[in-house]
This record gives sequence, C-alpha cells and structure tokens, in this order.
Amino acid sequence: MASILECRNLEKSYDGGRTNALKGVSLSLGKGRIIGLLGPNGSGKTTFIKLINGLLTPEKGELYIGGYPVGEETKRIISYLPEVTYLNKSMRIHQIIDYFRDFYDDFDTTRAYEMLKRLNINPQDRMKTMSKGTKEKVQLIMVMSRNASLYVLDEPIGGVDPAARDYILSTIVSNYNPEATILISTHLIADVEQILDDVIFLKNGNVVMAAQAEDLRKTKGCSIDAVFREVFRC
Ligand SMILES: Nc1ncnc2c1ncn2[C@@H]1O[C@H](COP(=O)(O)OP(=O)(O)OP(=O)(O)O)[C@@H](O)[C@H]1O
Repeated sequence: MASILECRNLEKSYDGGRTNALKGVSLSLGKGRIIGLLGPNGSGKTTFIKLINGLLTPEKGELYIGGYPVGEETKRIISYLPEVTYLNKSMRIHQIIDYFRDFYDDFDTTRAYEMLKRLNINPQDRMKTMSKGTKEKVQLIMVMSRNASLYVLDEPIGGVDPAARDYILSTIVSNYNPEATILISTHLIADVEQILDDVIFLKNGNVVMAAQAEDLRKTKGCSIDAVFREVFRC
C-alpha cells in the first residue's frame, strides 16, 4: 500500500530530556485510510501530531510526509485541526471562510457552505457568540474543506454532543477525497471506530499496536473500544 507518511525511530523529549514523550516511533500511514491515533492521557499523541505539523522538532529519527521532510511542502498538503481553538473570536463565519480561501489554494468554498448548511450553522454568526460545540464544528468544517493529502485531527469531536457526533463523522467521511488520509486522535473510540480503517495504539511514547480495525475486531472478537480498555486497563 502506498503511504502518505513514513517515520522511523522518532524520538521527542521535553524538559531537557527528563520526559520522553516519544521513544522511537516507527509508522507508515497508508494513502486513502482513516486512521485512529489512540492512547491514554500522556501517551504522546499530541506530541506526534505536533511533529507532523512542524510545531516541534524530533531529537532523533526520520519523518517524511508525501516524500518530503517536514517543511513548507508538507504544510501545503496537510490540513490540521489543533486541540485548541485558533480562529479569531470576533470574526463572522463567512469572514473566516474568506480568510481560509485567501490563505489556502486548495480551499473549497462551496464545500464549506454546504457543510455549514448541513449542520444548521448560520454563516453570519460570530465565533464569540457560538457554543463550544458549534465552534468546534466550524473549525472542523474549515479544516475538512481543504483538498489536502493528509488531514490531522486532534480530538475533533470532544466538545460536540453525542447526537451531533455521528452526523459530523459522516460529514467528514462524505466530504473528503477518498485518496486522502485522515489521522484522528481521540478518546471517544466508541464514537469514531465505525469510520476507522486502521488503528494505532500509543502507550508511554511507544507504538504498542498498529493494525487494520476490522482485523483487530475479528482477532479479538470485540470492538476497538473494548480492545483499548483491555490494553490500557488502569
Ligand atoms: N510542553 C511540554 N512540556 C513538558 N512536558 C510535556 C509537554 N507537552 C507534553 N509533555 C509530556 O509529554 C508526554 C506526552 O504528552 P502528549 O501531550 O503528547 O500526550 P497525549 O497522548 O496527547 O495526551 P492527552 O490525551 O492527555 O492529550 C506527557 O508525559 C506530557 O506530560
């Protein structure tokens, strides 16, 4: 299977080496796959995502995305949803859409408006007047409206009510280019596992499992959520 991301022996620590967040991670992410990056608090998910997006640099190892080392080329092909809200709170949604359209050549304005309509969000609304969940939806819509090769979503549905989660996930699946890859980091495994092709389990900075979701369910005879609870039992 052709890959969009390859990394070998990736290491990253904080506090001058006192906290080893990633301890030699080697992975290959296939093109056209929806991949769950799963692990308990502090396992290294956000650190890995920040390395992919060039917000941190590894101390050791190699990381290539679309064949390029992390840099300008890779930023162009990655659409990233960070954990925290970064959109200007005083802007109206249609202004945010204009901003994204100006900033990203691959931004699909029609798709953004269609997704807003589907989720019943008024483009005239200002970010600061919206609930946390609606803000998250808007941010996700902006990220998914780009025609990227790799979408990296850090906790995309954490603040969204359960009724809206399935709707959002189906919106993600139906609105993206099937040749692109989506990497989703989340704790809400039961909610997302229906759309996952592959899963990666991170534990204490190491990959403890990387498998196709369906194979794992068949081998273990239970859901990915149940496998996760077993592997990471406290
Ligand atoms: N800026 C930082 N300074 C020092 N240590 C950090 C920093 N960021 C993360 N860490 C540590 O690195 C390790 C991995 O953290 P990371 O945020 O990558 O985990 P995570 O899997 O994303 O966790 P969560 O699910 O809670 O978001 C943890 O031990 C964490 O305390």
